[in-house]
Amino acid sequence: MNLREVPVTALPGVGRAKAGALAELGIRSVDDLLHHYPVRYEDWRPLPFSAFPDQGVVTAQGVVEGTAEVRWQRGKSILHCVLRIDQRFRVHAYWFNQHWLKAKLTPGRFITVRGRFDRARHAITVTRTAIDSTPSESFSPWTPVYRSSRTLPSHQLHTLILAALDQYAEHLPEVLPHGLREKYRLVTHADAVRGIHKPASAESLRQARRRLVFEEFFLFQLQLQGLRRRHAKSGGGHARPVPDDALSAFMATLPAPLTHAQVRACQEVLADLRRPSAMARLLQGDVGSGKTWVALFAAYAVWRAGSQTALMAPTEILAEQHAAEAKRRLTPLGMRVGLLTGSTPRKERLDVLRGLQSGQLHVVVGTHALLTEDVQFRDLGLVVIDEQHRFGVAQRAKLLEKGDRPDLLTISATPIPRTLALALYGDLDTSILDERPAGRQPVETRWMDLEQSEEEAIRLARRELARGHQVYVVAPLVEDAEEDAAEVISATRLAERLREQFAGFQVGLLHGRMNGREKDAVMRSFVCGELQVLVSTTVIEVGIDVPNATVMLVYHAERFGLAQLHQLRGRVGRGGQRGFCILLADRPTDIARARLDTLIREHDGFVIAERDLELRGPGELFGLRQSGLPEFALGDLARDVKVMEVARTEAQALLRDPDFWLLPAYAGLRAALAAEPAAAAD
Ligand SMILES: Nc1ncnc2c1ncn2[C@@H]1O[C@H](COP(=O)(O)OP(=O)(O)OP(=O)(O)O)[C@@H](O)[C@H]1O
Repeated sequence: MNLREVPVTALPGVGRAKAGALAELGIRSVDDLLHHYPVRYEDWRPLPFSAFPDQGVVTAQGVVEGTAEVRWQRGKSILHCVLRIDQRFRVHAYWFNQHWLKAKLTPGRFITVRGRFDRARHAITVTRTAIDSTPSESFSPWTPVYRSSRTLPSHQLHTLILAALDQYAEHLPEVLPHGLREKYRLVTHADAVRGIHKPASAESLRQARRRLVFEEFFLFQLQLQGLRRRHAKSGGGHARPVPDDALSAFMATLPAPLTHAQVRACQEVLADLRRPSAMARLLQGDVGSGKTWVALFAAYAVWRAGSQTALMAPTEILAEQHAAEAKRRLTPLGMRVGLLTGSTPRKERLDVLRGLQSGQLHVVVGTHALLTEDVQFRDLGLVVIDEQHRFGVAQRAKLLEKGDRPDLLTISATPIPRTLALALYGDLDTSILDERPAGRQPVETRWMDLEQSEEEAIRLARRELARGHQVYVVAPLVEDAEEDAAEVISATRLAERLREQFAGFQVGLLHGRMNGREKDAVMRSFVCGELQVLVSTTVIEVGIDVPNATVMLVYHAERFGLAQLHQLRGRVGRGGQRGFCILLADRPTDIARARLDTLIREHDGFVIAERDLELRGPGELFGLRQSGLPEFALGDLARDVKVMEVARTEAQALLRDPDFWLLPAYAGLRAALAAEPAAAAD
C-alpha cells in the first residue's frame, strides 16, 4: 500500500472540513500526516497542588465534587465544577464552550485537566480534559506539540496521527539499506515514526529521532552527491578560451574597484572556466559583499569565450533586480541581457526566447520560468543559481540540461561556518566573500527593551522618514500560536498600529499567508518608493536591495536567529547613508542578551554564523529558516553536524557501489534521487 496515495479522508472522522484544515498545513495524504513531526514536546504530567505556578499552564488531577453547572453568557457557555485535588484542596474548574462535558462530570468522578491556573481565584481555565484515564495515557512527559492552525489545534492533530499510526504504520516502507541500519543500529522507519509521535520513554524518543535525522540527512546527501556525480560524469566540461584581459576589461567599466575578496573569487572562477572539467563552485558571501558582480564577471568571461549564461533567482523581484544590475554592468561591455519571469508579457517573452535560441541574447536572468521546455539556448555555457537552497536538485538539473555540460556557479547569501560547510558540501569548491566594499559604514545596531523603548525606536524611524528615507519593520509571527499568540505582536496588528504612528507616510504589509504575486506587488511598491514603511514577517527577501532604506526595526528580536538578524540588518545602509538596526527585545533571557550583544559587537557574518550555532538555545522558534541553509524537518544543523558528516560519507560510498545502480533492493532510493528534495525546497 502506498500511503502517499491514501487521502486523509480515509481516516475515521475526517470529512471535507477537516481535510481542508489539514491541507492548509500541507497535509493531504496519510503519508504526509505520519511525517508531520512534532516541533517539541511538553511535560504534561500532573503536578501536586503545592507546585502549581500562578498563571502557568498545569496538569491537575482530582475528583469532581458536587454537580457541574452551565451558565450562558452572550451565546457562550461556561461550565463550572469544583475539583478536589490531593484530597485537601478545592479548585474551581471552568470550561468555555464545552457544555456537553457536563453529563460526564458526575460527582466522585476522577478526571485529569490541563489549563491555566489562577492562584488568587483558585481556578483553572481548562483546555484539555481526560476522564477516568490514567495519567500516562493522555498526559505523558513527552506530549507532542505540532505545528498547527486555528482550525486544527495540536491535540486534534495528535489524535488523528495516533489513529493513522494504528491503522497504517505497518505499511510505512523502509528506505535505508539493511547494511546501514545494522551498522549504525538504527530502528526501522515504521518504529521511528511511531516513536516520534508516541514515545514510550526518553530512550525510545532518542532512538526514533536519531533514525529519522539520519534518514533525512542521508537522502539530502544522496541527492546532492548524485547531482554532482551526474554533473562530473557527463564527460567533464569545456576548457573555455577566456582571453587574458577579461578581468581587467570587466573591472575597467565598474563604478568602484573590486574588493580583494571579489578579485580572488573572480580569479577562482576564471581558473575553473579554463579547466576542461565542468565548474561546480559555491560562492558564499556576507551580506552586501557584492556577490552579484562576481556572478556578472563569470557571465562576461563566458561570453568572451563565446557562450551564453542563464542566471536563476528564486523570486521575480530578485530576478528583476539582478537583470537591472546585469544590464547596467554588461551592456557597456557589448553584451545583451534579457529577463524572463512568469510576468514577462507574451511578446517580450517570444523575443527573449528567439534571442536565446539564435545567440543574439548573451545573458538571461529569470525565475523558474527559465525551466520550461521552450527556453532553448544556442550555447548555454554557464548556469548561475542564486539562493541555491531555494531550488530543488531536479530544478537545478533541468536548467543544466539545457546546455552541453555547462559550468555551474551557485550563490548562497548566508555565511556558513566552515565546519558546517564541510559537513554539508564536503570538498565542493567554495569561494568566500568576507569583505565589504570600501567606504561602507557599519550599520549602527542597538537593542532596546520593547516595553520601555518602543517609543524611542519609533521616533528614530520617524526622523529617518522625514529625511526621505525608508523603513523596514519586521515582526515574528508564530505558526504554533495556540498558547502564546497574545504575547506576540502579529505583523497585521502592528501594521495597523504603525499606520497611526507614521501618519502621513504610506505603510505596507507583507506576510507569509499572501501568495507570490501579492507579495511581489507590495515589495515592488516599496522598491519604487511608493511605500515608505514596510511591515513584514520574516518573508522579507534575503538579497533585496533598496538603497534608500536606512532603518531596520525588529520586534521581538529575541525570537530570531543571529544569522537571520544579521541578514535583516544587511538590508539597510546599502546606499551610502548611515543605516540603523534597532532590535526590540521583550524580556530577553541571558542567552538572548548574549546573542543580541554579539550582533552589536560583530559585523562579520562568518563570525556571527559561528556564534549563532554555539548560542542557539532551545526554544528558539525560527531556527535556521531563511538562513540560507537547507531546512530539515527534524535534523538540526547545530546539534547534528556529526550525523551529517556520516550521512555524507555513506551517501558517497553508496553512489560508488555498482550494486546501488543495479539491485532492485535500492529501487526506492534510486527513485528518491530523482525526486524533489523536501529539505531543499522552500
Ligand atoms: N566592490 C564594490 N565596490 C562598491 N560597491 C559594490 C562593490 N561590489 C558591489 N557593490 C555594490 O554593493 C551592493 C551590494 O551588492 P550585492 O547586491 O551584490 O550584494 P550581495 O553580496 O548580493 O549581498 P546581499 O546578500 O546582502 O544582497 C550593490 O549595490 C552593488 O552594486
